[in-house]
Amino acid sequence: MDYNLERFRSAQQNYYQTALQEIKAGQKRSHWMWFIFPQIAGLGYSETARYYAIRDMDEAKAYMEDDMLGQNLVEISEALLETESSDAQEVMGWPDNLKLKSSMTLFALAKPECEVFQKVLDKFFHGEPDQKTVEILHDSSAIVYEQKVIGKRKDSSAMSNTVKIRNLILGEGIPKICVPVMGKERRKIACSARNAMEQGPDMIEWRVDYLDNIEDTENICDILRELRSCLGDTPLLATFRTKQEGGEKEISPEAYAHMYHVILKSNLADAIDAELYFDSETVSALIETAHRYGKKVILSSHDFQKTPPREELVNRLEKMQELGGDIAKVAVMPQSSADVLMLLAATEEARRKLQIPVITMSMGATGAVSRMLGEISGSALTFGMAGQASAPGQIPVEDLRGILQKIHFYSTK
Ligand SMILES: O=C1C[C@@](O)(C(=O)O)C[C@@H](O)[C@@H]1O
Repeated sequence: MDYNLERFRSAQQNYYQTALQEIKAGQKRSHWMWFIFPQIAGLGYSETARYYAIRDMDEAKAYMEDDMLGQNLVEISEALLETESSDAQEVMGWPDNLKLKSSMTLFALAKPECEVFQKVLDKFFHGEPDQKTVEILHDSSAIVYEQKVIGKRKDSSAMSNTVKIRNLILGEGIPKICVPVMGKERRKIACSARNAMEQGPDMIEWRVDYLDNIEDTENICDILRELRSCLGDTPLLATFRTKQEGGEKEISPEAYAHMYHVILKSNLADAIDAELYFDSETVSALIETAHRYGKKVILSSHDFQKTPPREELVNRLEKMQELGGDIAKVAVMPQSSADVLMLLAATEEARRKLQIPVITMSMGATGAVSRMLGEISGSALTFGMAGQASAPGQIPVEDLRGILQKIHFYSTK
């Protein structure tokens, strides 16, 4: 079987020595993770991650049999055993600490007689393997997994366009109602959440970008704990909407990644919103991390000025699915009623073409009707307000619920 190991050999010719020197100096500094510590297919969604993914156990074995690749992996893994720090995040950075764990798990299983890989797991991860890698390898081959996880999305007949978050099923029946809660500080957020919960929403969105100090990660965890106890089993979506897409604050890719990592690690939110057009490496890594934590990702795109053409809207939603999003969302601003109808038509088309749930809305008063028509257009969820709106055109939850129920009643009679 030809596994095209040449892709690793040529990349390593240019980067291996740099990588080794960085590890010897105690810290990874540049970008080479994919082809120096490859991982099994099904974990990474970026183009680069997919290109360098190892297809199955046989490819991992062939990798180890290759003189150059096998020796380099052993050598750099041995260098890891020499680092002073045994904190994987300190040495590799995030999310490469997670990738190191999956790579070492893969090669420890592919070549158990080579003890260095297990030793790296012992030193950095208390000897624990990466569970996702083990699961993937337990299937007869990684290809089967790829077909199950990614490929099946291409086979629309095999999928039902639904996603389950806690006990909520998105993508069937009456569109679900999500209520955003906002506030600059903890007390205001908790108050806003209690108020929202009185309306019996299907989901709560915490708009993290409204928070005064997003660097204070302890505060973020305290707020999440408070929200969790207020929400009971209602799913919690955490969203940082960037200024470019209509949110409250600008944020660097590093801070965005760090904030979401804190949220995912806390295990208190059920899903995160990541913007399709934010830094692509950061977003791919976030999707991967969220999935490792068993959380869902809504990939989103917002245009507060206009409504792009139908084809572009559908393409955007398709791209979100391709990147590994669990749910695809676009919010756009209409300049006319025709724009609203176009958004609805694009939603209907995407709903047919995609294998994940789609959420769309046309904002402002002109677009308000789009927030009620999800059952017809195929939009799985709609944002309703309880008090303060987080975007123009949102309808109070009480009204929204009544309208959604009536539409359901008369369209399924
Ligand atoms: O993405 C969205 C949709 C939204 O912008 C709306 O138009 O309802 C409201 C936001 O809070 C949410 O994150």
